[in-house]
Amino acid sequence: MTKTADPPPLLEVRDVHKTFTTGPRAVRALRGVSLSVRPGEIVGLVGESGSGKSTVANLILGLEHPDAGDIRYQDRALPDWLARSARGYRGAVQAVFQDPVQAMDSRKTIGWSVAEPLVIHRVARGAAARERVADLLRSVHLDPALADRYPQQISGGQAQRAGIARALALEPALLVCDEAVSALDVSVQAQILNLLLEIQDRLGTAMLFISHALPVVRHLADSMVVMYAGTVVEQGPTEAVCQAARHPYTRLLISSSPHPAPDRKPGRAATAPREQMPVTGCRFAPRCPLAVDRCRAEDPVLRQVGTAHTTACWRAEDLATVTSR
Ligand SMILES: Nc1ncnc2c1ncn2[C@@H]1O[C@H](COP(=O)(O)OP(=O)(O)OP(=O)(O)O)[C@@H](O)[C@H]1O
Repeated sequence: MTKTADPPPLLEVRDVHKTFTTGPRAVRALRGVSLSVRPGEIVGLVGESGSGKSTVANLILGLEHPDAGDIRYQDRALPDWLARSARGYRGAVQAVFQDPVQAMDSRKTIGWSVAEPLVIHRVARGAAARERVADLLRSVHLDPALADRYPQQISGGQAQRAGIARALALEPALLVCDEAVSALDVSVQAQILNLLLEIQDRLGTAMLFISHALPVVRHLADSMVVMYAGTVVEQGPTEAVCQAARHPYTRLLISSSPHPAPDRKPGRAATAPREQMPVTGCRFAPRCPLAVDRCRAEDPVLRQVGTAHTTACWRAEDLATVTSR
């Protein structure tokens, strides 16, 4: 409705496919995934283990390449960015990973790790870099004195803050956060989530926030994308999806989530055995209480069920009569 008023997407993932082949085994990790992130928007990507979330992240970060489909940043294709201005792209799109200690060099100080992108991108060095590191550490509410410590000498929460400071060093427009709070205690998770919200507010940084935990995504994201077995099954504004989910899988994630604290891992408990995955029809059908013959025969396509809210379920209208929370 207000399409013309919306800013163009910063990032677009369009109908992306990815199969991993290891020996005789082929895993279709992504089967036509599309999503977009607008400037300053936090998009949550949620789904259980193995649904393909990290593959989406790795494709966006240029660590893997799609078999088909496009990834576009500022309306320019990713291969073009990587061929002509890889540095510009890597500065603009930064990552925050699950294990910040592993993401940093254990032989180098926190200050060195936070400064590294500045030095590589020739933004600052020497005293200027040290000053910028102190500012960055302050901006994530860390004492600048921590710059002299090593990753293994600080707490998990402090390390993740340092990881975020490092990711912010080049003033990215987009942060790809892959399970960025999953390894942290619940109270620390909440602090990091609030820090990310503060960063969005203060710097206007957009984020693709990946998590298997729906409550975490709900706390943070403006809009959310629900993935199941390599496909997007539902997407839309976060509260519209959470309050009126139209896909039984989204309903399952909501009902198996603790409320409101993001401390359990419902996705992991709900993982489907691979051998049960059907080849045709809806991949969720074997687990779906509402599945009918059509679900087993025909792939559901994403269709609109509300303003900017889409779902890929043949039974979406029947679910509309049952409220979620
Ligand atoms: N490099 C790879 N080689 C082979 N298979 C892979 C590779 N990367 C991912 N896969 C497979 O692709 C599927 C999707 O994996 P992916 O890591 O993207 O899921 P995920 O939703 O991020 O799960 P998790 O939270 O457990 O990482 C899984 O079956 C996984 O085993």
